[in-house]
Amino acid sequence: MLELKGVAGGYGSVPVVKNVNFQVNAGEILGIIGPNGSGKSTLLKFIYGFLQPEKGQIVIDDQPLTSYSQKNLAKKIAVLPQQTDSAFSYTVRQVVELGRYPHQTGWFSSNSEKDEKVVNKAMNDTGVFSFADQPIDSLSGGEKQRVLLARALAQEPDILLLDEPTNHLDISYQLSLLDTLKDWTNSKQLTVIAVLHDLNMAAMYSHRILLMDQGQQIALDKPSYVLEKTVLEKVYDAHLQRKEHPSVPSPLITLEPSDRSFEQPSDLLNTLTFDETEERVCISSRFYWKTLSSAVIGAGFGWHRFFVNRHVDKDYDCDNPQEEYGAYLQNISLETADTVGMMTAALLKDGSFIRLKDSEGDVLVYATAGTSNAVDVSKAYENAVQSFTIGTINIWIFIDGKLTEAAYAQVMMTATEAKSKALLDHKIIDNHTRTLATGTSTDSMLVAAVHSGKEYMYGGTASPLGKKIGKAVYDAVAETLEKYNQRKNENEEWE
Ligand SMILES: Nc1ncnc2c1ncn2[C@@H]1O[C@H](COP(=O)(O)OP(=O)(O)OP(=O)(O)O)[C@@H](O)[C@H]1O
Repeated sequence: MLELKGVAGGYGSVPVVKNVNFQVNAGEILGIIGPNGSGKSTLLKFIYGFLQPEKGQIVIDDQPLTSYSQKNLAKKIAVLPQQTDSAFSYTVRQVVELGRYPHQTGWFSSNSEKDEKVVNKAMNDTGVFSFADQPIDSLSGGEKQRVLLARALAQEPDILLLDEPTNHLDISYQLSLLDTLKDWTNSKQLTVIAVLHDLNMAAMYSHRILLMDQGQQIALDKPSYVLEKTVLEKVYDAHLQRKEHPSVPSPLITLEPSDRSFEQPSDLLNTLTFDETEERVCISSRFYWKTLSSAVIGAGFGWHRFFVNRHVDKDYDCDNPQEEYGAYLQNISLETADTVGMMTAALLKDGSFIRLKDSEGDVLVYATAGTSNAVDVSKAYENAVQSFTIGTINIWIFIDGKLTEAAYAQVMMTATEAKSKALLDHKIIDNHTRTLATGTSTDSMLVAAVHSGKEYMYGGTASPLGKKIGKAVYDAVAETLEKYNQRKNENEEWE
């Protein structure tokens, strides 16, 4: 429906836009991204006929743009420009009514019933109806932006061009504006071309993204193909990371400061402090560790500097352990957001610390083990009723170094295998199946690494890091099981 063929041009003799080619279909949202001065606004100006390209052609519904009268073009295309200062103090309603101009005939034609209906709907959709009779000058930047969007919508265009539409909007209105646009592309087959600076908004809402740099079209494709780390770092001259959005299938770009003043000292394991009581083991650090865990508090990936293994009674039962544990941490003056918190019914004095340090690396493993809920994973499906009491083997792995996400996953795998081997060697039995157990039903694990120093790509058993973790976890779990068994044999108090 809209096509640009070899479009180039700018202001005077300098070509600001160079050879842009694309086609946008009805109902599509095309996001345009690129650094300041890359020609995004100039490109929009070509599309709404404000500037003439020096080369190439713009075609709308099979007709060259140049063949449209201004009024007919305004029925096709509406624009929400970057900056707009109105010279006159119109009311909000009057501004929105201006959008009906292309649909009216004669200079002084009054608004028809349809005009009024469309204007009211546009004001409703953009949330400005309540200011209808206020002068536009009396509104905030974000409110003005929404009035101008209402005016563009009142035009009932086929194509809506937006230049940084979310500029003055708070996050709620950014989302609501883009949600509304998406909705209109579905329900009215509206085509949207939007210049967006926020790469994540562009990724979430655009069907395709056009990346511009120095007037050139660098890429045009689905967000997940265009938003590549190396390309973006080069174009924007910035450090960034590409992740995946946690809840929608779209890339997530996060920025990194170029000043690395938060770098940590070497020998980080030596800076950990240990506080052990019967009730809890707390490891603290002055520095934040990047953690991956299945803990009650701080599960998933996060940044933490307090690590708490809390002893609870064997019949601990709570509907909302996160809330209960949060209150517990508050009581001992620890911030939940800074803490990884696990629970165990095992006696903490049976816990085991193993540190392996050599020229290849430095890791510390801490383990506690209660095995009353021991499970043979290959037969767990046979137990209709699974036990969720706090039996639990808790394993913490601290690594002095920087891990890739793949390495975090591999370290978890290596450590799980090492734990299972320790249980097999100690002939721990699943009480339901009477077969050898591979873990317990509520085991938890933490992998904590720093964000400086030695970089580990891998953590599997083929890697030096994996070998070290395999041994340290095996030894730590074995040692804690032996302490537990010893007391059990001595008929002391045990879990
Ligand atoms: N009216 C103008 N006269 C002369 N040069 C202009 C004019 N408007 C823009 N330019 C120049 O054209 C180039 C591209 O500007 P444009 O506004 O299209 O970039 P942009 O990608 O939209 O930038 P931004 O992200 O900062 O809005 C810049 O070098 C700018 O200085």
